[in-house]
Amino acid sequence: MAPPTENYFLLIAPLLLLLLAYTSFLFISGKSPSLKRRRIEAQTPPPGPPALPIIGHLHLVGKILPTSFQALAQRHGPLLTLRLGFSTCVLASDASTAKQIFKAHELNFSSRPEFGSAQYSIYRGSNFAMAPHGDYWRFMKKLTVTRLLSPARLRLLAGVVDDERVRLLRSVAGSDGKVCDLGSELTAMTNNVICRMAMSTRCSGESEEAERVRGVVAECLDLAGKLSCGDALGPLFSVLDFSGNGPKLVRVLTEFDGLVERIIKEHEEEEETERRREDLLDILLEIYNDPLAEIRLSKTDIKSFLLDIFIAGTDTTSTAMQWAMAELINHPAAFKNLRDEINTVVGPNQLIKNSDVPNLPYLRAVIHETLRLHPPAPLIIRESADDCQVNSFTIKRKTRVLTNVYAVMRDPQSWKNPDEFIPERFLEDNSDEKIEGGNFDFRYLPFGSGRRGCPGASLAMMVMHATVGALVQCFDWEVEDGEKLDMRLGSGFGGEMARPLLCYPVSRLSPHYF
Ligand code: HEM
Repeated sequence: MAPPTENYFLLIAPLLLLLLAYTSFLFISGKSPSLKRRRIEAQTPPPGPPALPIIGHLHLVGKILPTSFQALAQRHGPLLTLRLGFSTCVLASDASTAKQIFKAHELNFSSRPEFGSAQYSIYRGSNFAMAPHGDYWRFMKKLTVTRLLSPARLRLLAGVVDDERVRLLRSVAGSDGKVCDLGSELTAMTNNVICRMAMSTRCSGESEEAERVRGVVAECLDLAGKLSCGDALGPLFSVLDFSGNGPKLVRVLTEFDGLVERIIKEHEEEEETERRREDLLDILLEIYNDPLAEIRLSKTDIKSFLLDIFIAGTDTTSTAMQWAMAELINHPAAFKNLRDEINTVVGPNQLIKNSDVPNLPYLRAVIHETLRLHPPAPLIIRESADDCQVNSFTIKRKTRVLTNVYAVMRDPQSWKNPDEFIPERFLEDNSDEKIEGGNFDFRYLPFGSGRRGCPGASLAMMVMHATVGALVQCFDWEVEDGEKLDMRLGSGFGGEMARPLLCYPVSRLSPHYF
């Protein structure tokens, strides 16, 4: 793997002087993290590469975190301690270590840590996806799995997915023979699916309010990411926050709060007139009004939950579909196999439906293989509740543990030709059952695992199968000058493509079919 050309060391160089002064102060006042650690640690923590004073391992970390962490693991082992400035984490990078974290010590690793951005969150304490393991998280998870995203609700939502998919196909058909920003089209679609399912409003087209919800959520994500990177620079950096991102985040969250507050009010007024829509907000309001509910939800809890769903559900699903289409366009033989399968099973003159998916093994294999190579959430973050032994090393309580599922799912010990796009590998040995039954013994983890695993996986699969299948069925795809699409991974924590997915659709099915 090539060494990172641009790395965090360069990005933070101007701040090192300040950090030096801060560390000197800690040292003089006897609070040096390394001295303190030496005093309290009798057992051996996971090893790490040689570290520099103050910055620790920051100089070893490139801008693209999953590949950079993968390269470190290849050199130094599957369980590593990394010190990134003032923040320490343990990095797990193979299936057997992941199994220890997600299975053997599952309960111990069932919390997530708080990040630097949390102090600016107006929903602090109401957050679900990043909540510590406890009564509130347990209640919200049960509610999500048994009602909000239950199989019965997904069946009701299938109509919304179909409707938004048809809008997407019509919009793409509008670019027939011209360049199409397929990535933006897919993100608009997933936003609309989540917006309609959550509060019966669309994010593009008719409603300006909903369009703003979409913009605000994107800004929140961006600012929270920047603030959390600031974690590495220590508590002094958080207090000073030179970038002003903290107050910006408060402003954006307050705007989201106002928008959703108005949508809640509309729902409550319609509730009085008994015009029920039965979206997620209706269910949440029903629990809010239930005096016998196990936990009394506040309106802040409801707004925070909706924000979580937007953040966790939109870009992830869109990113996965972008990678799937890019792989298929770059692999004409796989594209043809999929087109032939759809033509045989569905027929040439009707649009693929969700009910066709059980009869389309190659389509399911394409989606599985895409998620293996390009997990939209490549770094899963947990926190230890107590000291525990993993691979004979001690992970202390309250340690942040990152499982690099990108590395796990490209590990040559676990996968043959791990960097190749080979959907056929998921046609062998009842792959679907193996995935459902135990994540291929922790070699396959795109949705995480255990009690903290993704509750939106079935919804995401439903959207991805129906949409990728239809895009292959309805269009041929060309790329500028017959080139291959650029498959580089973008920078940061996420799993997005580095470049926008621009390609040329050529309609082969009359829009009359959709
Ligand atoms: C391809 C699409 C998606 C991928 C790859 C994905 C992946 C993940 C991963 C890796 C986690 C962390 C799991 C762990 O810690 O073990 C997660 C958590 C979560 N996801 Fe997804 N996700 C996707 C779509 C969705 C959708 C559509 C929704 C909801 C509409 C959703 C809602 C959530 C929530 C609420 C959590 C936090 C669960 C908890 O902490 O208990 N995700 N997702």
